Amino acid sequence: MVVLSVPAEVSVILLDIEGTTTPIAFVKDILFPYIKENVKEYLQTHWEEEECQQDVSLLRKQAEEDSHLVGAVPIPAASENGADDLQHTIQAVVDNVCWQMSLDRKTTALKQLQGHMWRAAFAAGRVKAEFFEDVVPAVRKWREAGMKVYVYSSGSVEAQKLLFGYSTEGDILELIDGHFDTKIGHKVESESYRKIADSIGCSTSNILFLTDITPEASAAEKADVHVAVVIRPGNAGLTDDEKTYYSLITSFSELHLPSSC
Ligand SMILES: CSCCC(=O)C(=O)COP(=O)(O)O
Ligand SMILES: [Mg+2]
Repeated sequence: MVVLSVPAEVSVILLDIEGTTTPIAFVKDILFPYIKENVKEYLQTHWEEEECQQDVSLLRKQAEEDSHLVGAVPIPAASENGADDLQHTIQAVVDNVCWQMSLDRKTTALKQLQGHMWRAAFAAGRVKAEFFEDVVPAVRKWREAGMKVYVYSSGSVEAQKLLFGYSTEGDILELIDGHFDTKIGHKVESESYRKIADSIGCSTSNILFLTDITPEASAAEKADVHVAVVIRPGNAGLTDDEKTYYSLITSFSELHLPSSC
């Protein structure tokens, strides 16, 4: 078995979700279709609620920022001109969400709405999160060895907690010391990793970040974070240069902690 030694200064393991702890297929074939199939009904049912209105405001603000992009879908300001006007606004939100999802955009606005929509599906047992089989045993082992384990995903913190709270392995939320999403910054920006280290109360060099996406690994590395790129079934391929440059693992069991034999 391939073994990757974790540097002695590492005391925090920071995990990406999609393509790292969890198959991309679970996100693309189960979570995302749920949004596309239910977004219109969700908006119609929850429109008057404050949380839904906040989600729509954030999406509208994002739509204004995106107005220069080809294919961008504007969301008109809600007026009080009756039911037809409301249906028109809801349809614009639906179209905007579908447009963003067609590009797999990771905007905070989209991710916030998705997290709120998945809540009902997870709580009702209609969806259970999937983790690669090596993930939970490895995380338990790291924690027994004194490591802290955090998650950093483009999925909202609320969505992350749903995944770990309602999984095929049961409620494993207690295995995670804390969660970060794009509210701290985007995953391809080095500053995000500095802010995460500040928030945890450690140095960036105390963190090992595991991700499937090389631009994320590169941003983390520029902030002095240790990185390993995770190869999983269904992930995008790496170039030969990337394969040579990055430390690669195909299972969390390949990580060897300094104290473990
Ligand atoms: C955390 S929940 C769903 C996954 C998701 O929406 C997503 O964008 C995953 O992004 P990641 O940063 O974990 O690759
Ligand atoms: Mg990922």
